[in-house]
Amino acid sequence: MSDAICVHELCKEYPDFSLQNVSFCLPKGSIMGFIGENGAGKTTTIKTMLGIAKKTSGSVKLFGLDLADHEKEIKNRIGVVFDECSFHDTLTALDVAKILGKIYADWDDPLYIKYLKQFDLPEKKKIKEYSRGMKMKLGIAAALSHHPDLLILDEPTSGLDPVIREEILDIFLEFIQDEEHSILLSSHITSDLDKIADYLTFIHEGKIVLSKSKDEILEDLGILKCSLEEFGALDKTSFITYRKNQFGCEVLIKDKMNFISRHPDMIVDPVSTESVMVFYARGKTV
Ligand SMILES: Nc1ncnc2c1ncn2[C@@H]1O[C@H](COP(=O)(O)OP(=O)(O)OP(=O)(O)O)[C@@H](O)[C@H]1O
Repeated sequence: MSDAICVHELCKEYPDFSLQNVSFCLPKGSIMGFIGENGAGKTTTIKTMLGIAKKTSGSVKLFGLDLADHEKEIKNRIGVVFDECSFHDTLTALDVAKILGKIYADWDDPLYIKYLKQFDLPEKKKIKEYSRGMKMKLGIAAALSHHPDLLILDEPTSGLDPVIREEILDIFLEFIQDEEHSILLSSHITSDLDKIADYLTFIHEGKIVLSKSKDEILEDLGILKCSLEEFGALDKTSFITYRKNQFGCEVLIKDKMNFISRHPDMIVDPVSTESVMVFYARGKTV
C-alpha cells in the first residue's frame, strides 16, 4: 500500500514554539485522526506540510511526490479545509464556484451545487451572513467538489451540530471507499475519530508521541486504576504515563495483554481516543 502523505522529521521554529522532528505516514485509502491539545502544533504541522508556513527542515511527500517540484499537480489533487473560513466574506457560494472553477482542473459545478443543497447552504447569500457551521460546511463542499484524492481537514466538524456532523462523517467514509482516496483530519472531537479513523497520530508540545493504527492502539494500551502502593511496585517499563488522583493512581499501560498475564489480579480497562490524548497531554512520566 503506498502512502498519500509521508512526513519525515519536519521541523518549524516560531519564537515561542517549535515543531520537532514530526514524522508520520498516511497509507492511501485510509483516514488518519490528528489529535492534540490546544496549541500542540496540529495547524502548524498542516500548514508546514502544505508549504503555507515555511519549514525549518525535514521532508514531506504527498502521493510520493515532493511538493516543491510538483506543486500544481499536488494542489489539484488535495482538498484543504481550515477551521477559519478561507473565502472572503463578501462572496456568495456561487462566487466561490466561479473562482475555484478557474483554479482547479477538475472542478465539478453540479457536484458543488449538490453539496450546497445537501448542506442547506443558500447559494446567493453572502458568506458574512453565514453561521460558523455554515462556513465550515461551505469549506467542505468546496474541498470535495474538485474530485481530490486527499482531503486535509483542520477541525472540520467543530461548530457543527451532531446531525450534520454525522452526515459529514458519512461523506468522509464514502469518500475513502474506493481505497484510492485518503483523509487527514485534525480534531478535538475524539468521538468523531473513534467512528471513522483508521490511524491515529497524537501530537503533544510539537512532538509526535504516538502514530499507529487505531486497532493497534486500542489493543496495546489500557488503563489501570490502582493504589499508590500498587503503583510504587509496578515495573516502570510497563507503562507510559500516570495520573495521581484522590483515590490513588491511573496508569496508561502498554503491552496490555502481557501486563494482564503478569498481573492477573489487576483490572485494566480499555482506552478511548480521548483518554489516550489526556494521558499523553497531562500524565506524568517517571
Ligand atoms: N504564525 C505564527 N507565529 C508565531 N507563532 C505561531 C504562529 N502560528 C502558530 N504559532 C504558535 O504555534 C503553537 C502551535 O499552534 P497551532 O495552531 O499549530 O496549534 P493547534 O494544535 O492547531 O491548536 P488548536 O487546537 O488550538 O487549533 C502555538 O503556541 C501558537 O501560538
